[in-house]
Amino acid sequence: MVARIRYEDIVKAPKALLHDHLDGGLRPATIVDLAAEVGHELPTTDPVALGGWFVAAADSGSLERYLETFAHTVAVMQTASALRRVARECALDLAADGVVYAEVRFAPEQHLERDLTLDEVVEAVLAGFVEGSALAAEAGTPIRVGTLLTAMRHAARSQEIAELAVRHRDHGVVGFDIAGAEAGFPPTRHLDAFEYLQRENFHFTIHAGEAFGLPSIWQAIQWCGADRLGHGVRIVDDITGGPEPVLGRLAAYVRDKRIPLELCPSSNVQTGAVASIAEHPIGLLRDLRFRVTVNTDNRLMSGTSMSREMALLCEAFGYGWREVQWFTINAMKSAFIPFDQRLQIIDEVIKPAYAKLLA
Ligand SMILES: O=c1[nH]cnc2c1ncn2[C@H]1C[C@H](O)[C@@H](CO)O1
Ligand SMILES: [Zn+2]
Repeated sequence: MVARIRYEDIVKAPKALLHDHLDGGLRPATIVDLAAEVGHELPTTDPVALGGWFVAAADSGSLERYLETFAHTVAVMQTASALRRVARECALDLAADGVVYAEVRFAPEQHLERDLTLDEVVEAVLAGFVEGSALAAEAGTPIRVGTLLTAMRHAARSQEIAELAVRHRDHGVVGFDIAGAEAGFPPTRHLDAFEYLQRENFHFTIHAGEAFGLPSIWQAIQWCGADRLGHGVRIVDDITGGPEPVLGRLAAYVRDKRIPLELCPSSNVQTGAVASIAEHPIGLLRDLRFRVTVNTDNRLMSGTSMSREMALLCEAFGYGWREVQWFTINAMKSAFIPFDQRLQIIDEVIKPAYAKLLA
């Protein structure tokens, strides 16, 4: 057991985040403002109560019911100015929490209810991230934000979204993803999109192994060619526990190939994928040296932050700075930006800060 680390020190320590949804991280007060502008009815217009409502409603034990709460965030993200504001605030909030590198994802196809085109949606979000990052640097908390474009797995627009991502690859879009209800919507439905992205030498992650188990992970990796797994927590179903855990062929492949797992502890508890933080397989997966990363998934729906996720793990598993650094470097190594840029953040930002914390 290591000496407990203070929450405010976790906030100050540099962290890297690979799995965070733009439409799952709005400030409650912003939702209230934007809803008033467009006449969208909310469960409550008190920002504090609204924040509580999201956490309680998402705390449902089912991914499908958890996802229903996004109706209220997506509804207020239908204009260029709203998208830009939400992205700007997202960059600022992450930076204030000590996140130095973030990949934030959203599904452009969900923001076409007014009169925006897919390209305009992406341009508004990218502009918001640029603004937010500039303001964060001025505030002394620099952050780099990369964008992932998500296609919804129940819909049929993945090829179009993949092409959109490639079109914006030199302007801040660093990868592609699919999300939404997992059961009944295997990733192989979107094989054309994944094959296209591979031909374009582009990067992608796939939500897999969250609400559904090994077949989904196997398809994501062996059929679709995913670079990373969004969640991937159910890979433990292929590991026999006990004092000497035994890895099945798929688990061994994931570990051997160093395929990053974008684990999201609080989100998993809310959707019922895992019973509690203390029972989260992250402990086992870390002990077995999988390429584990720690993520927020949806800060609004989980009432969380990157620092809070780290703190919960420190509390539950007795982790200290060594483990927080390990998760952070794992995430940075697994980022979709070019290798030299990842290395620069590791060598110039992450390692020097943790060297001080570990001293
Ligand atoms: O954890 C998740 N699993 C599957 N889909 C998700 C998760 N979190 C958010 N989403 C969905 C709802 C959002 O509207 C969409 C794009 O961000 O992605
Ligand atoms: Zn997610």
